[in-house]
Amino acid sequence: MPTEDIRRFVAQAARQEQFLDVISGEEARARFHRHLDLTPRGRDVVPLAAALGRVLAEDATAGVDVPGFDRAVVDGFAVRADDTAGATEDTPVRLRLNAEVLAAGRTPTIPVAPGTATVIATGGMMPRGADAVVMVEHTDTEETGAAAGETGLWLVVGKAATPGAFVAAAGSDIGRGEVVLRRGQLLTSREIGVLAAIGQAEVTVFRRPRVAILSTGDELVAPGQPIRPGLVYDSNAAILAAAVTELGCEPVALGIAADDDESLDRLIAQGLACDALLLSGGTSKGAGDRSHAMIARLTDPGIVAHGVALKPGKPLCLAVTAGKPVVVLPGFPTSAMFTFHSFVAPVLRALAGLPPATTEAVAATLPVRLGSERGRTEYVMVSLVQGADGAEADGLAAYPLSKGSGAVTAFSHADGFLAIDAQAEAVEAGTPVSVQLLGRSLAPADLIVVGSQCLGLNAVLGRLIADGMTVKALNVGSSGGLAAARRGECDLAPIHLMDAATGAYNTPFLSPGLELVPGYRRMQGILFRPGDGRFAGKTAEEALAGVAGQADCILINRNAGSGTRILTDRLLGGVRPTGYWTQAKSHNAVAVAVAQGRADWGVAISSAASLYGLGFLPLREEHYDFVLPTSRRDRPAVRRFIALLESAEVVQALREMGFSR
Ligand SMILES: Nc1nc2c(c(=O)[nH]1)N[C@H]1C(S)=C(S)[C@@H](COP(=O)(O)OP(=O)(O)OC[C@H]3O[C@@H](n4cnc5c(N)ncnc54)[C@H](O)[C@@H]3O)O[C@H]1N2
Ligand code: MOO
Repeated sequence: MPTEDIRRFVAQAARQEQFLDVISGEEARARFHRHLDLTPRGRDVVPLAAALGRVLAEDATAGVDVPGFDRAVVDGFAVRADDTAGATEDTPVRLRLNAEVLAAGRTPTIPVAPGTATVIATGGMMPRGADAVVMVEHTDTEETGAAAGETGLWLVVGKAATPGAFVAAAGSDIGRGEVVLRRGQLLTSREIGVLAAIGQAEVTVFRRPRVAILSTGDELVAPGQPIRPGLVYDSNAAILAAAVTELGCEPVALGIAADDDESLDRLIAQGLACDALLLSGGTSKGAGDRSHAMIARLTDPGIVAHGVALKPGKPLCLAVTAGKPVVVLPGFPTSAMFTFHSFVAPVLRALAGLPPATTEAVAATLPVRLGSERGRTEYVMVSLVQGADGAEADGLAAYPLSKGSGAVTAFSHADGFLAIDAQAEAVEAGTPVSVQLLGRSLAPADLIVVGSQCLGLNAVLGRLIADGMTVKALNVGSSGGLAAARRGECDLAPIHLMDAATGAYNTPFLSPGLELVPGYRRMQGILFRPGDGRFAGKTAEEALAGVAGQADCILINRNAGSGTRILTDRLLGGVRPTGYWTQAKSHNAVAVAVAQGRADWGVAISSAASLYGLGFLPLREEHYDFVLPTSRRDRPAVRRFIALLESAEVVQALREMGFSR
């Protein structure tokens, strides 16, 4: 790239910070709302069959009673309760049967006179005179000679009926004139059933606001297209389209903006024809820089806020033009989702006619220390697990899902989030916190697994889930899992910790109240690109001896404290090859670095090598076991897990993945 271009890029990036005039979230929201018309965008009349997910624009008032008549709720006989007084199996009462059968849908013609009864089916209309139904199970019939106009049939009633027994009164479900659903109600299958029951074939709903969604960034690739290193799949567009739909709006996908002004101009114009326009990414560079420039041209009033003192969400840009919201969300998926839910969703709800969302918070304890950046209110996604019995704050522990703003999984794994004050530098472990729930109900899982994750473990958990059990698995590494087990926060903590002094795995780390469920072994070895003569065809020892002095043979190391790092250090015995200080946090990260040529070798498990088509020189087996708080041993899901682990099917599946039992 010519120096001139680099100079221009650096200058442009420096300018970015300047146009960010960072304000508080409340101030940004207030400015945004000041210019918006937060009322629904018109109405549609739709057939009931097309009403799912729409928002009711008018109260629905019942024009009929439901049920519309007194009806029997069992198969049996319509009687006068008085006539059955004192009836028992030993002293039954005899009633003359009327010459009529009241199937559902029939209008009765013969009143039930004293001493008589009429056959009636479930759903049948109660005849005049009758005030109760006797179940067929409590009766018998007898036949005598029939007089004129009679059936000659007698009902023998073996049980007394109380007035109103097995009769549903007219209007007992819905009364005529009753408002059954209110304006602003989101229509689900349940509400649609109510509308059908009052005979409504059409419904007046709010017009669905059309929300245009545009992703910007040269690195974005639509899902389904081939990808190469350096590019990412466009996840924001899919997330936003789904989130917009969940809010009763209609997403209009504009795709990924190409980096020329003309097509960007066209797409933005297309977006402005909708009720709202959402862009994501590039509030600073490349095509995004152009999109910001285009948004900056909007008037009436145009941009109202660019930069909020929130994390995630700092580069959020809010604009309004002629009453239409135009928002540029940060590109990082967690930032985009977070700012969408806190700034955009309330506006879309209003445009869609939905009432403000109700939020629910629960008290929990933070099990680990959390550092925070001063100056911005920081929101941290957390996963909640039930702590040890008798623990404080409802016994919930809030595990931070600290994957950073760039993660796409934080939201889907999170139960809620907590806020850290802009002035705080950290929140200490053990601090009580309030967790804002993300809406989903907090169903306790049958099995809570906190620790190191592994493909083999996933396979076992998958079978448990297929058996109908619910599992919550948090990836916090071996040491984090061990600490969680000590605090009694999990059923199982998968760990692979090597004792540096003895080389023994896992057992040395147990403390009173904890036991070890033997897991499986994973072969660790040296990963390299196939065909690399420095490794191919050699033993691990030969390869290590060879690369030790080669400055251009780069190692990708593991993070301090990991079992693999301890193993690597033991192997190197004090030698510090190039790359020693570069640390990857997982087996996969080591494999990717080698596969993409950022490093030439690293130590990881064999399954990572096969996943990325790399060469592998075996070193030694690592033990991957499960720490179990003894108090949780008898929980059904724990027992099932242990049984599964020992089953031939799982042993076979693990072997196929390169693990041994
Ligand atoms: N020097 C500074 N750098 C950054 C700052 C800062 O204050 N100083 N702020 C950081 C913050 S905070 C955020 S958030 C990000 C936001 O950047 P942009 O909104 O300009 O977004 P991009 O640079 O385009 O992308 C960031 C990241 O997200 C990926 N991305 C973008 N769009 C999508 C999409 N549709 N689907 C999936 N992923 C997407 C993109 O590839 C980048 O990896 O900036 C920090 N930098
Ligand atoms: O929005 Mo950014 O997340 O603050 O990283």
